[in-house]
This record gives sequence, structure tokens and C-alpha cells, in this order.
Amino acid sequence: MATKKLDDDDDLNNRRNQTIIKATPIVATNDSWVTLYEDVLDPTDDDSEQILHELYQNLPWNVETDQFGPQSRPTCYFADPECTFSYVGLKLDPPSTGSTPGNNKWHPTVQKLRECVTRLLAVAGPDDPSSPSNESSRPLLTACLVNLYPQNKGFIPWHSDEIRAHGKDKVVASLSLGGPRRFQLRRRRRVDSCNHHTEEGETKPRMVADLWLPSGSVLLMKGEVQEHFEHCLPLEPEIIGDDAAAGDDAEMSFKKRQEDVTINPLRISLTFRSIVPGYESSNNRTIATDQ
Ligand SMILES: O=C(O)CCC(=O)C(=O)O
Ligand SMILES: [Fe+2]
Repeated sequence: MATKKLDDDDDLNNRRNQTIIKATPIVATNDSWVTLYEDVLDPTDDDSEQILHELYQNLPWNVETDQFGPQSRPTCYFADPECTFSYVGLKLDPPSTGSTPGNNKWHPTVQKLRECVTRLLAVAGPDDPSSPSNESSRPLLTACLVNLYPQNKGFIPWHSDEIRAHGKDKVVASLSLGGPRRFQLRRRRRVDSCNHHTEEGETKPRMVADLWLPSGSVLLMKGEVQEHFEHCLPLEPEIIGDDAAAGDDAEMSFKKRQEDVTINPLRISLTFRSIVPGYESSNNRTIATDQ
């Protein structure tokens, strides 16, 4: 994707293709993997900035209403035929052309990014157990929920993704554009038969990760991650620390800092998913309520 401008220059293309993608394991147990891949898109290439603004302006954003009310950010959904995503009382179907029901209509840029993330997961390494196996003949990434976090707005509260339709690999691979925005991951709490809260791995700290997702990175969640963990993307408070209460100088310096730094910058995430075509219709499932 980032090589678009270099199409006529094989030498440069070759060099770019050798760019090192940094992989940081965040969770790696026998059934759950969370890995952050950085520099999947080159952040120094203005392409990622251009793609961010193209998607921001051109995608058909919509604030969906789920069982808890209007969602905390606009989204839009692309998917292969019959790849319905049902979560929190909401059913998202693949876009259709209108006259041809079920005809898939991926936005061309989202489609190119799907190919880019598919390539990343394919080369993530056969020795890496977090690398999805995709033994079926259909594409691994069949759907994409795109999330918009407008500047100083847009967040996602603590939740686990509803992945019952995501097949064996249970892949959610989130490509970040813009930002950075904060991402937190913690162990899930469960209520036992006596109505007591219990935590998975009670001897370990509950919070597992608290990091900033850089533009051009991909956060892969795979396996039983949603079963054992929950995640969120909070909004940072606009006033940090005691500065506002600490007198004129501090207030001035805070205002200055605000001019220099956008605390919650515009971000778009493309969450590519391994939804199995026909799963929801053939299972005629009831809607889960775990977000
Ligand atoms: O924006 C992200 O990277 C993750 C979004 C998310 O948690 C979701 O769509 O379920
Ligand atoms: Fe999520």
C-alpha cells in the first residue's frame, strides 16, 4: 500500500519491501495471542496521512445504536457476501449495491488495506504461534468494522469482542491510522455461582497492557483473547495533573501545551475480522449481550 508512489522504481520498491516490521508480543499463552506490529505502513510516508483523510471524508460513517444506546463512535462495515457481524444487539450485514442484494462492495482503499494486513499475517512467520493458520480456501480476513475517533471525541469502553462468528482462528487485526490513541487490556472478571467476582489468574495484576497505538501499526488479537481479556480505547482527560489549579504560570504552560499537542488526535481503526460466511444465518443465533 505504502509503495503506491514508487510503482515505477523497482530499486526503491525492493528497498521498501525490506522495511523491518517490529513485532511486540503482548499476550502469548497456549491459547491467546495479542501482538503489536509496528511500521506496517511507513509513518514517514505521507500516504498514511492521505489515506486517513480520504477515509475520513469518503466512508459512509454512521453512529449505530446497540442495546446500550447510541455507540460512542461512528463506524462503517465492509464484508464479503454472507459475512454478518452480530454484536451487542446489532446486526451488521455486508453492504449491497442495492439492485443486487448481497453483492459485496468493499471501498477500494479498505480493500487495499485488507490485502496489506493479509500479507502481514501471512509473513508473520510460520514459527510464530500467533500467526493465523487459515487452512480454509476462503480469505482469512472476510470483514472489516471501521471505527472513527474524531479529534477529542470517540472512544470505546471496556469490552470483549463478540467473536462467535469468527471461526477457528478468531482473528481481530486492527490497523491504526492517525492517532496515537491509548489502548488498554486487562483480565476479565467473572461472577461465580455465589455471585462473587473472581479474576482470571488472580495472583497476576489485572491490567496487562496500557499503550499508545501508533499510526501504521496492526494490533492482532487471536485465539481465546476475548474469552480471557477485555480492552478499551479511552478518551484522555483534557486537563492532566494539577496544572489548572496551580496558578497562572501553570495555567499558561498548560494552555501552551494544549496548542502544541492534541491530546486525543483524529484516528481511524480498521478492525479486520475472520468472520465465517453464512455463520449467523445458518445458526440463526440469538444476539449475545457481552459488551
Ligand atoms: O480501534 C481499535 O483499534 C479497536 C476497536 C475495537 O475494540 C472494536 O472495534 O471492537
Ligand atoms: Fe474491541
